[in-house]
This record gives sequence, C-alpha cells and structure tokens, in this order.
Amino acid sequence: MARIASGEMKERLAVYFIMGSQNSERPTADVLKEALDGGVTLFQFREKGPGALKGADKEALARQLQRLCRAYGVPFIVNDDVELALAIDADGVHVGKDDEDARRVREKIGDKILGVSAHNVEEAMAAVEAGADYLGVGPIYPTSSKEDAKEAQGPDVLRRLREAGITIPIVAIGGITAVNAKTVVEAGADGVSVISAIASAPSPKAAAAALAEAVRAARTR
Ligand SMILES: C=C1C=NC(C(F)(F)F)=NC1=N
Ligand SMILES: [Mg+2]
Repeated sequence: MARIASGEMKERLAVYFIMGSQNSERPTADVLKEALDGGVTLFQFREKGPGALKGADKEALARQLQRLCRAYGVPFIVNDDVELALAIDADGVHVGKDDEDARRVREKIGDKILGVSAHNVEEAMAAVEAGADYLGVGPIYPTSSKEDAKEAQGPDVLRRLREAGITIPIVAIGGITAVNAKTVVEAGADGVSVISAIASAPSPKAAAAALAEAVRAARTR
C-alpha cells in the first residue's frame, strides 16, 4: 500500500470525529455508529484523561470501534499509542509534541496515515519534514474536551500557515461546531475535527450530518 494521496487525505479530513470512552455516558460504539450513519469521514480513537481504559480493555474497545469503521469504509486512526496502532493494524496514528517523535513514528508505521499536531508555522514545517500526511491545528476556539489545551488561536492561525506556503492537508480542531465550521474552512482548513460537537449531541447522527453539510457548503465557495 502506498502513502495516501494528498487529495484523498483532504477528502477524509472533511468531518473527522475523535472519541474515547470518556467522551460520552453512552457506550462508545453506539455513539460512533450514529456518527458514521451521519457521515463522518474519518475516526480517531483517543482514549485519554481521567478514567481512560488501559491495556487489554483499551485494545478490546479499539478493535470493536475499528470493526465498526471498517464496515463503513472509514479509516481508523489511533491517538498517541503507536504500539496499539501497530498491534491492531490501524489505518494510522496521530501524535503531538508530548508523544513519540514524528520522524520515528513514520519509520515504524511505514505507509500508514500519520497525523501530527501543529500550533504554528515552525511546528507545521517540522511536521511536514517528518513525513506527516496531515496536520491537526488548534485549538481554534476554546475547548472543553482537552484538559491541557493551549490558548485558543482563532482561525487566523490557519491563514498564517497557508500564507507561509504550507500546502499539506490541514484539519482544524478545538471548539468547532456546525456554526463556526464554515469560517474555519474559509480560513484554510480542509476539514474539521470534533469531539463534543458529536459525542455530546442529543443526536450524534444529526450533528455529524450538520457538520458534513457545513463543510460541503464552505468548500463550494
Ligand atoms: C491533539 C490533537 C490535535 N489534532 C488532532 C486531529 F484533529 F486529529 F488532527 N487530534 C488530536 N488528538
Ligand atoms: Mg498526543
């Protein structure tokens, strides 16, 4: 299998759902199924924070969610845990500054999808150098989903990256909803990633569909 093409990566980033067992009172697989029915285009398993599953329990949940994504033809990405991603043959990993070095991860995962977090032009350039297939940029707006999130940067950080000549696929993250998704795509993101906008919604299916529509509409400008 070769590295994912940039065009396909951009398409997959349209509505990137991220979730772990701690992001909903409901069974994780139930929420994910609704999100997949609503049209999310990429999924990241992010098992983190107080009460997060570990070891065999974490792997069992990962495999359950991976099977669900496979049934929908949606790639399955693992956050932080490169060893788990390799053990279950996930479609990719996402790493940030406090995880394993991106260059080292690229060596370990071969042609799997590699996502890297970036907060500014310098980090973005380094991530491209390391062989990232996409960048996660944010938090764009204040977020309730990440305890140690940095200061919200606003959509301008996306414009700054594009003006600096960063052409790699970019997904925006942090406090994104169907209301502000258009602004974020117009600022230069290829798609939006969300946790609570879908995981905490009364209807994750409706929330995913609304996000997909907002991104589609923003792209046709
Ligand atoms: C901290 C993160 C930043 N960005 C992303 C993604 F949206 F996937 F790019 N995922 C993370 N876990
Ligand atoms: Mg991380």
